[in-house]
Formats: sequence, C-alpha cells, structure tokens
Amino acid sequence: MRYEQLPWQEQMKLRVDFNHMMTEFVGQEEGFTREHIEALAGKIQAAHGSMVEKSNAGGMAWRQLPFNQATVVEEILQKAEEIRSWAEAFVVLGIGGSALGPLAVQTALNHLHYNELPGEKRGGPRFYVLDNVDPERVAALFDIIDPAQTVFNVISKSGSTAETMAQFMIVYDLLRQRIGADYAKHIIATTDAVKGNLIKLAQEEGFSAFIIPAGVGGRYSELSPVGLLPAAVCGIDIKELLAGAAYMERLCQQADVFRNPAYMLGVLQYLAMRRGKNISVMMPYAEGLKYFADWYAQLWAESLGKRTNNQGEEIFAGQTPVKALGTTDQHSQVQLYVEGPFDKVVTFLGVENYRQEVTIPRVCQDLPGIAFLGGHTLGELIKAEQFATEYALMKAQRLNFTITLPEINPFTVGQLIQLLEIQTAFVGELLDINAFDQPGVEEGKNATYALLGRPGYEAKKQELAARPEKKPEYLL
Ligand SMILES: O=P(O)(O)OC[C@H]1O[C@](O)(CO)[C@@H](O)[C@@H]1O
Repeated sequence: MRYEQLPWQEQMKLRVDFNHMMTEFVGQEEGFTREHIEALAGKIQAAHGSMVEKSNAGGMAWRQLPFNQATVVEEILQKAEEIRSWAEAFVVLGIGGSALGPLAVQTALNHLHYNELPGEKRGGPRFYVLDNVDPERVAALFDIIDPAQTVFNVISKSGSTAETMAQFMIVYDLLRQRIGADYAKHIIATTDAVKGNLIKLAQEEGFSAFIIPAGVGGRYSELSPVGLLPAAVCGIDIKELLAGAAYMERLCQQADVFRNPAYMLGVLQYLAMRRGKNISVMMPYAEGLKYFADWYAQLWAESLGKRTNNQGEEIFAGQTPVKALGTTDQHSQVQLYVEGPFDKVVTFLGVENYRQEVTIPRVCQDLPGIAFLGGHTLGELIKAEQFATEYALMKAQRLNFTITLPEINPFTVGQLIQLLEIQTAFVGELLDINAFDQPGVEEGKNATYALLGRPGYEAKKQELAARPEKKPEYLL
C-alpha cells in the first residue's frame, strides 16, 4: 500500500517540515523546488534499487533489527531484571556507536537527573557511559561507584578497540582483586559472535555475552543489544523502542521513493551538499534529544566522510556535522548561521508536546520588558523560539528543515533512530560511496598501537620516529 493510502493513524507520526528546502521559493537562491527533486528521479530510483539489493543480500542487517530480535529481547529483559535486583550502578564501557546510542536513548527517555534521583524513584541502577580514556575521568568514576555493587557492560563490535579494552583490563583486574571468584557476574560483554578478543574473554572467563549481529556496524547498532541492554537495565521500554523503529521501517518500505521520508530527507541533504553546504547542523529543541546530536554526528560523519566512491574515484565526500541545542545555542551559534557563509543546512528536532510543563508566573508586572512573559508556559516559549529561529534562517535564505516528534517517548525515539539511519544510508547510495566502513580511522589506530609497542607494528614505529618534528608555525 502506498504511504499516502495508509490510514491517517498509520501515516508518519513524525512530521517533517521542509521549512526552506522544498518550498517553492522562486527567486530565493537557496530554495529547492520540486523540479530539483524530479531532476534527480533517475538517481533516486537507482539509489533505492541499490538499497533494496543490499538489504536483500543482508548488507543492511541493521534494518531488520526491529523485527528479528524477539528471543534476544526476552533474554535482555531477563538479564536486566536480575541486574536491577541488586546493582547500584551500571557502567557502559564503549566508544563511538558503542556508547553514543545508549547515551542518547537514556537521556531522551529517562529523567534528566536520573542518577541523582533517590533509589526508589529511580527504580534501577545509576547509569554511566565511559567513552574516553582520560585518566581523570576514569579515576573520577571510581570515586563515586562501588565496583562490588556495579555491573560493567563492555561493548565493542570489534572486541579490540584500544580505549574500551584498556578500560576493560582495569575493571577486570580491579574486580578480581576486590571480589575474587564470582567477579564474572559484574561483567557483561556485548560484541561480535566470533571476532575479536572480547568474545574469547567472555567464553574463557564465563561472563555473560550478548551478540551484535553480523552486518550491524557500530553507528547503526543502537537497536541491537548495544542499546537494548543498557536501556532495559534503566527501565526503558525496549519493545516500544523497537515498535517505533519497525513502524518507520515499514513506512519507508511501503512509501514510494518520492514519499519516503528518510529518502526525501536524504535527497535534500544531497542537493544541499551539491550546492556547497558542507556543514550539517543538528539542533534539537529538547534537552532530552541533546545527545541525539552527538549520535547523529558519528552516524553522518563516519558514514559519508569518504575519500573515494565505489568506482575508486577521489571525491572527498561528506558534510561536517555540528552539534547544537535549542534554545541554548541561539545564544552562541545562530549568529553564524544567520549571517555567516552559505555553507550549512540546519536540521531542527522539535517536540509537539513536552512531557512536563512549567508556567511563568505573572510577576514583575511593572516591567513591561519582561511582564509579557508572565502567564506563558516554558513550552510555549521554547516552541516560539524554535519557530522564530527557523523564520530568521528562512528570511536570511538559509536552508533548514524540521523533524517534529509528537512527544519524546520510546516509540517516537525508535522511529527517529530508524529514520536517520535510513536517511544516512540512502545518501551514501546517492553519493555512490560505502556508508558502512571507516577506513580513515585505521592510520590513527595503527600509530597508537606502534607508539604503545604492540608486536607487529615495529615498521609503523620507525615510520613515526622518522616523522618531521611537528613544529607549529609560531615556534619557527
Ligand atoms: O564497537 P567497537 O568495535 O569497539 O568500535 C567502536 C567505534 O570505533 C569505530 O570503529 C571507529 O574507530 C566506530 O565505527 C565504532 O563505533
């Protein structure tokens, strides 16, 4: 059934307003018109065909996650219930897609001061994500948790990421010293079924493991056990999260290409890139969606930032993601967006109904400059500010569009994740690049291994030793 033939209740519960993308802004240099889209019809159809082909060949296994995890979801719920029965803290050790998704979903769907709530109100263990090896940050965490009352979820698709495995080794040693034989119940691995060191350790040491399915890369893994276990441990309804993602996936499967919201969002970004907009600002107008900007930054940068296309031609593709937050960054970045270079597109993530409301009291009524605020709610204020910022950008002919969630809940968050992942993959097809690898990070990893004396990296170590001394210009 075509998207528009779906009953209105089934039509997309996220609304996408192309504030200044598809509107017929004739005469406005920055507007796109339907003609721009239709001129790409052949390319859009080809990209769609390639998406279907790759999906059918199992290349986009992440698209099936909303449908094929019933068994593992039950296992996760059971494990979460056990952890919630005794653990005071749950710590994710991971980085990139192994950390940003859990952080984004936790922030969206739990109390914004979840860790500070009293235990009976929190209902589950305090939640921490350790996604760096800054010694001060790692040491600081151990100042506020008791390892004997903590579960550490080590998440690594490769099972070999230096940062995550270094954190693991610290925790592994500390737990064995502090707790002894039954330390294993304090560690849960989420990793590949066969690749890497982590699965081997789990099997040898007997700690629980959840598997990241083959074909699910880190930045596309939030709806796998990577995100589902931490969410379930913190009391988030993971079945609703998957239901929302399933809704969006079905919507994108049913809609024809020109009505597919993920595809259309992708086409507009593609058009913008071709017009030199090499910066993509993600600006949620909700504290709950703040870390979605961080999650999306990796998804967008690591998927699309590629030197060559599938033909081996050097194209240096990609768009620089910028994390912003409304209304906060109206007072730090919007000046640039309204008056600076015509080199960016702004995506607003709006919310129809905030889950809490606060009324501004009618005080200071003798000061007209602020008295007008009295009686309004903060929800009215933040939505007015969002609209005003969209308007200011549009007036300055700056490309922007808005994705609006009716409310932030597991269902809409699941939709948003699936929507943005499909959008990203589709732009990868339009650019004719591989959106699922990240060759550009290997050099840094290898240099790190060499500097730390990893066996087999001696040649790299010599190369590094021969490097020209880095002399900042001002020191010459
Ligand atoms: O889950 P892993 O294999 O530890 O990788 C962590 C992150 O590092 C990267 O591989 C980049 O180095 C990301 O793609 C990934 O999300």
